[in-house]
Amino acid sequence: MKLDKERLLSKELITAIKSLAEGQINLVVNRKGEIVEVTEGQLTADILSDLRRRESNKRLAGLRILSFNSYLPGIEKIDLLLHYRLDNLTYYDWTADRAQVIFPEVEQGRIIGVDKEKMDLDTLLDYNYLYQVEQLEGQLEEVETVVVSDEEEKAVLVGKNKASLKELARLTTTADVEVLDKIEVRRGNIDPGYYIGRGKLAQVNKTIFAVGANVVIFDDELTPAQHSNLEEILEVKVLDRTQLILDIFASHAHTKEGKLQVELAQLEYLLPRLTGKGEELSRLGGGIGTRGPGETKLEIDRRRIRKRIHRLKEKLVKVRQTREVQRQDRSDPVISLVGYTNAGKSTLLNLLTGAEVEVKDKLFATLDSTLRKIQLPVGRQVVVSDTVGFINKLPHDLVAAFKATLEEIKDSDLLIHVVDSNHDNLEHRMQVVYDVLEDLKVLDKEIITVFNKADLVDDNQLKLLQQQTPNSLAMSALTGAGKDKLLEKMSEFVAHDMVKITAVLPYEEAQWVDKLHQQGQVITEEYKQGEIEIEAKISKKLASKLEDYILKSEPLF
Ligand SMILES: Nc1nc2c(ncn2[C@@H]2O[C@H](COP(=O)(O)OP(=O)(O)OP(=O)(O)O)[C@@H](O)[C@H]2O)c(=O)[nH]1
Ligand SMILES: [Mg+2]
Repeated sequence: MKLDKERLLSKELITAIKSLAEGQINLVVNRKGEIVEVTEGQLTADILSDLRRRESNKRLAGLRILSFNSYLPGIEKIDLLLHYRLDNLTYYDWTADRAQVIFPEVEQGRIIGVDKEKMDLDTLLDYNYLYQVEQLEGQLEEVETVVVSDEEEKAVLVGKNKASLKELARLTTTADVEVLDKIEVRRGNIDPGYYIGRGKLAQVNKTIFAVGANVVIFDDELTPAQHSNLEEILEVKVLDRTQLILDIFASHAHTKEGKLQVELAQLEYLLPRLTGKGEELSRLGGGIGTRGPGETKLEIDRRRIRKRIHRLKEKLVKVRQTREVQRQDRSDPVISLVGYTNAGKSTLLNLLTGAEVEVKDKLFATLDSTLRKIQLPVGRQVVVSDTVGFINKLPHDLVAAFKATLEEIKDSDLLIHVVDSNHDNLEHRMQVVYDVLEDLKVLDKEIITVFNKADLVDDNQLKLLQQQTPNSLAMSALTGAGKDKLLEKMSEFVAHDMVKITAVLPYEEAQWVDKLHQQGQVITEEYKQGEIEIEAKISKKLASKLEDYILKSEPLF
């Protein structure tokens, strides 16, 4: 007998078995629905011993077991399934006509256990198990990016610059790792193989031991060689700033796109660090705690990573295409909030739009860009976009991976640069933002600079800042002070391409009235016989679509 290839079981088979067999009977079925093995009595692993299975552990075996029984046993046969990567194991209780189907449970590229499902006869007969297999095999292909570490991580930080080291400490706590000590390395005898000098290295080693740290985090990107040299000598997990940032991104990414982007960046970072080395690098890939392409990466060969990178890129291209379509639909001007992480961009977005974007006194609270529409006082609808914050030494791979998200900035008509004016290092931070904007080739765009957190800074200093920066203002996104000033500036900007029109629309064209309300500001609206006379402030673009009905048009500014 043969089964339909996507079905677990058929009525005919049940009838046949019931008429033939007396005790328990077990069948092995392949993906074509062919019965390739039959045994009687207790189900044991022997049933599979003569059969050829697929070898790859990225696939399931291509075989499943159907066990006809007079009772549903507990799942003591789990091992069988795990060990042989069976597609599934179906127990069919022929006295009660019910079944229990056991599937492998896959997470991050590995079979981690089993899923049991009870089914009545109808469900069972209808069940498309090939679909299930496809899903599971897809998950098996995923590269493992999770390291389950029960250990609490405690770090010693090593860096060459005090301010940057302080920031590294914030990044570290953001990643839920405790900072036990910081070591500042002054310029001196630096051994290129170790990022720092040999003498300093001995000190780092002592400190790790003295404070009981299990991680050392370096404030710059380490070369693969430095990484493995340092691990060899220090004998604890060695991470660098890039990995730390990638790690934080990994735990903060919520949308599908964000996750894809971070995984891509992590793998791109990992790949060159796997070259020609064996077990020595075992700790290298590990991020903090539960994230980061993992410690078990010994199992991950480079080919798989490459394949995965390829897949991720393909998926991102698709996401991008969708974005592109959405973008083309947009007729409203786009205003992007940019700035250093923690400057208050999300707080400002919330203030402007009444949105509820997560605001946290943590670095990189926002990763996924959020778009919100608001109506400016001048009567023009605009889209405001909140984006990922920038940081000093933003990893290159990350910028590359986040291109699609950052594309939003490229597409903007206006940028609002949010600055934390309460920060000692604000000039440097502003420069970092300019550098990233330059990288993205958007520095020629119109920028309004918002000196935020004005509630924390004294007025004279704010005045000074504003004098130094053209097109700037001071405000507090938290208290709302200065909001009107900002709205006015934004209005001024969008008003440049607006006109005041008087139009007469026939009733058949009444749908324009709504549009004018939505996308502009209607000043007067009069319904006459057969037509509507409207006076409104709208964009030139919208005006050009209404051309036929416009009586009068004059620029706003
Ligand atoms: N005192 C004061 N605090 C503010 C102001 N604006 C934002 N904050 C605080 O600054 C912290 C960071 O704010 P967010 O809005 O999350 O900053 P962000 O720029 O979106 O940060 P990322 O998403 O991490 O890049 C939060 O604790 C806010 O409450 C302000 O005007 N005054
Ligand atoms: Mg934010």
